[in-house]
Amino acid sequence: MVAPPDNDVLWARALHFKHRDGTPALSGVSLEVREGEILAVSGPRGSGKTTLLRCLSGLVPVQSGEVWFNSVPMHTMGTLTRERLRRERFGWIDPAPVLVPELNVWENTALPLMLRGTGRRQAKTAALEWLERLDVGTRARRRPHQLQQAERQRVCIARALAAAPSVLFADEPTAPLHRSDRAHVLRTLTTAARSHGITVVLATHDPDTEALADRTVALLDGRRVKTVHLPPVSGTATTEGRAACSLSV
Ligand SMILES: Nc1ncnc2c1ncn2[C@@H]1O[C@H](COP(=O)(O)OP(=O)(O)OP(=O)(O)O)[C@@H](O)[C@H]1O
Repeated sequence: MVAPPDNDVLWARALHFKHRDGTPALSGVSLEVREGEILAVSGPRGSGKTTLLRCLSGLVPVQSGEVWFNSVPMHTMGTLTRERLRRERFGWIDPAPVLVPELNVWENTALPLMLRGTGRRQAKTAALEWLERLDVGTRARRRPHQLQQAERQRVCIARALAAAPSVLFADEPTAPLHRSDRAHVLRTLTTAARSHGITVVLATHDPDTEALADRTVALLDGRRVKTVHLPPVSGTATTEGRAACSLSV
């Protein structure tokens, strides 16, 4: 086992993943994420973006290959150690908002901090600050069901940032937002991440989202590819309607 370079916060090698029903989701993906970097993972639906983020974040154990976080091997960790690492160092944003229905908005936002041992008052202050930045400060005392879907997603983003993770994994984080709101919310997320030194790994199939990242890693059918744009050639059955081909890297 060779340790990764020091300046990579995440370092993955030859990741393979198959779902329980045998569906292959990753076939030998390797990548590195530098400290403070905003990395977009792009690709069409079903290309393996979510599965890659789940493996990198320790949400699912690696079946084959290696994942290192700050030069510590995650692929050899037991479940409890991995869960503690995730709780203390990682944040996660799902493509649809997931909140605790019994808690109000600020309590939901403060929850990851309180689970880590931060006092209620300090956690509430941080939660309220981030809710303001995400333009949902006025909803702080409401329950999730009293909010619109797009507002609930803003709360999830505030919750992820309030906990000041080392790495934030965001899986299509602006999917439930109106198109006109997406750029603003994404800019808030990326600006906050940059100013707080949070590394971001962002799954997306939206070119506007990719444009806000420092670098993009493209996936297709569970493999890393580099997309080569070719002019469409009309009139042939095999090339009609295709503007790009992908080369494995
Ligand atoms: N729970 C599951 N059981 C079986 N196959 C799955 C499961 N989840 C995903 N898959 C399959 O694994 C492959 C990779 O899926 P994944 O969700 O990682 O891709 P994705 O790029 O994130 O797609 P999307 O943009 O639709 O979320 C796809 O073929 C998908 O159909």
